[in-house]
Amino acid sequence: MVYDAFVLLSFGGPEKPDDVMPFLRNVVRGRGVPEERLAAVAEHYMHFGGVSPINQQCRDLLAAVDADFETHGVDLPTYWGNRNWQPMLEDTVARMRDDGVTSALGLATSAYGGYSSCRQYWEDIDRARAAVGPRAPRISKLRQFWDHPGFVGPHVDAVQQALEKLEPSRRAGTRVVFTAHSIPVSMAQTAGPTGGRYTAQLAETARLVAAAAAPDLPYDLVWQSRSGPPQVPWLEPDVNDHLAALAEQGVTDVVVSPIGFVSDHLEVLWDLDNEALETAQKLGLGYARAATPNIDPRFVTMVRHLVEERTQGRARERLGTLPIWDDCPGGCCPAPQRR
Ligand SMILES: CC1=C(CCC(=O)O)c2cc3nc(cc4[nH]c(cc5[nH]c(cc1n2)c(C)c5CCC(=O)O)c(CCC(=O)O)c4C)C(CCC(=O)O)=C3C
Ligand SMILES: [Fe+2]
Repeated sequence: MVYDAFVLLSFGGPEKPDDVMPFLRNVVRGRGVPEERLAAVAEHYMHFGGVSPINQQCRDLLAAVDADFETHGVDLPTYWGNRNWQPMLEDTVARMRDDGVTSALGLATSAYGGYSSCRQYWEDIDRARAAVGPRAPRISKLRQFWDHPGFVGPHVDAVQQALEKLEPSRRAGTRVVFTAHSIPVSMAQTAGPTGGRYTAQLAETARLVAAAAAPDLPYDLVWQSRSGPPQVPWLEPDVNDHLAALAEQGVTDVVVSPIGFVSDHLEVLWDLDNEALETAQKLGLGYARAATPNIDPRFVTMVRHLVEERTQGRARERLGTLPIWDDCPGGCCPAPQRR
């Protein structure tokens, strides 16, 4: 297969106060998220002036990828389109068509399988191509990268740097707490061709990061940023409840590492740096939050290496053992029931 472009696929976020509600309505269309939850989340965005950092983080990543392609002779123009906010993928795909692109490789800003993290990006591609019509370029999504050294490595260093911010004499009472976005339990059960892929991949990433960053410390994997109606079960425990349980058990300090994410976007800045920090302070726990990859050079190089797996047969680099594939098996990670 010959490819003639690269496209970054992301979530999108508001860039001014007036964007916040229309953005949120795009995110939750048809999903039965209660109005109260939307209002609360709108407040989180307003706390940052109505600007999510995620779009700028995408611009920064794309610029870094572009520069790295240039340095290493990867001759692909780069594009970026979002699921929920401008630049919307539909508009990007139209621009790609106008530029004469016929077949692109796409990288989603999520390392994992599951509906929200993987299948929904395939749906975004299908919807955008259908909107653009017959001459829309084909887009093939690059593989999940949960155990790639270019993703794991930056998380390892970040956990070590966070540990250095804590009081060394209290290391014996320190716990590493990995977090990822909670999803409905039913979505977790149907993630991947045989189910459970999102949680299994996160458990693998947590194991790999912990083993390299702090083999002497115990660690846990917990969940953050729950959405949805209260009667629908989502993955638990929530990070805040978990911190309370740890304090109860005599843990003195925590490093919180959001391995579920590739950049320090709003779910990290609000749900961890604000809410979880406040929880830790109330409990008297020492607290340090580890960074996400953002534009760590190893992460940028990973993007090129994933492209080269598809264009030059570069060998897959990986640290884990779970099954891996380029094109997701049809029918895996089905969409949840619409309301
Ligand atoms: C698995 C997963 C990821 C990680 C994979 C990936 O990155 O793709 C992720 C990322 C993100 N989630 C984000 C924001 C939101 N997610 C929401 C709602 C939801 N997330 C879900 C799952 C995930 N979400 C689900 C199952 C829902 C319920 C509604 C639905 O089924 O769609 C809502 C609605 C309000 C609420 O929180 O209730 C918001 C505002 C932002 C942007 C942050 C910024 O602006 O900087 C990012 C990167
Ligand atoms: Fe989300």
